[in-house]
Amino acid sequence: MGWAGYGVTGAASIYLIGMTGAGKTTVARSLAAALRYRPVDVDELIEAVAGEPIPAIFAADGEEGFRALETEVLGSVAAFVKCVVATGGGVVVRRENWGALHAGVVVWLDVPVAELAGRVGGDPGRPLVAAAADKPGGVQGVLTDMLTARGDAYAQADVRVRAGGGQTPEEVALAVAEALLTFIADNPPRFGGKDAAAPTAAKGG
Ligand SMILES: Nc1ncnc2c1ncn2[C@@H]1O[C@H](COP(=O)(O)OP(=O)(O)OP(=O)(O)O)[C@@H](O)[C@H]1O
Ligand SMILES: O=C(O)C1=C[C@@H](O)[C@@H](O)[C@H](O)C1
Ligand SMILES: [Mg+2]
Repeated sequence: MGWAGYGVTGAASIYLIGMTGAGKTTVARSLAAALRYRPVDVDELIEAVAGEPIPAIFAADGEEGFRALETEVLGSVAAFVKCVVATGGGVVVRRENWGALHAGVVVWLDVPVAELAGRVGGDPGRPLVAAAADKPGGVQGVLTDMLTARGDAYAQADVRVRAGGGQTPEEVALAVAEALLTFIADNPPRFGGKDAAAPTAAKGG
């Protein structure tokens, strides 16, 4: 792609947030390759740290146990720069996670529920979706409730990218890169653009 190799965010990492199935993992790989950033997947790191897959963590420690691990892993990721970080769908619910997310620029991949349901319905690897089999509204009902509960949190992202409608992951990655360029042009002080405030020398005492 023509934009490969651009350091679009300076040193800052890019954090992809959004509903389960929105394509965070898939798009992070594509975007990282195109930008020559490092791809990082928080769910994969959690599984590596725990030594077991996510459904087993939920089964052993419940959602609370999983969330605690997620916060820990996310916090350690925040130390790194120039990464494209795919987060888990529920990372936005804990207020303390936002300190780590704001180490970089936060992008919401916003995909309609019907499309999400088609992608992740029946997937045993996503315990909250798998549990939908026993609920009256099924997968669409569970995802709709989830979006209602989390929508305000996703909306706190720096950048929102509508990522449904049959776009390929590569097309979504390009849309993210373009949206980032606009966001950074509009927010130069935060990302070291030409109008950024010069660092002030620390005053000795
Ligand atoms: N743009 C796309 N078009 C069609 N299918 C897609 C697209 N992006 C991802 N997918 C598919 O949807 C499924 C979910 O994608 P992915 O695992 O990247 O979602 P996620 O946001 O990381 O979900 P989670 O929060 O559960 O980790 C995968 O099977 C993936 O191949
Ligand atoms: O939406 C969610 O709460 C989740 C999404 C996945 O990425 C995993 O983090 C896990 O399955 C929970
Ligand atoms: Mg994922």
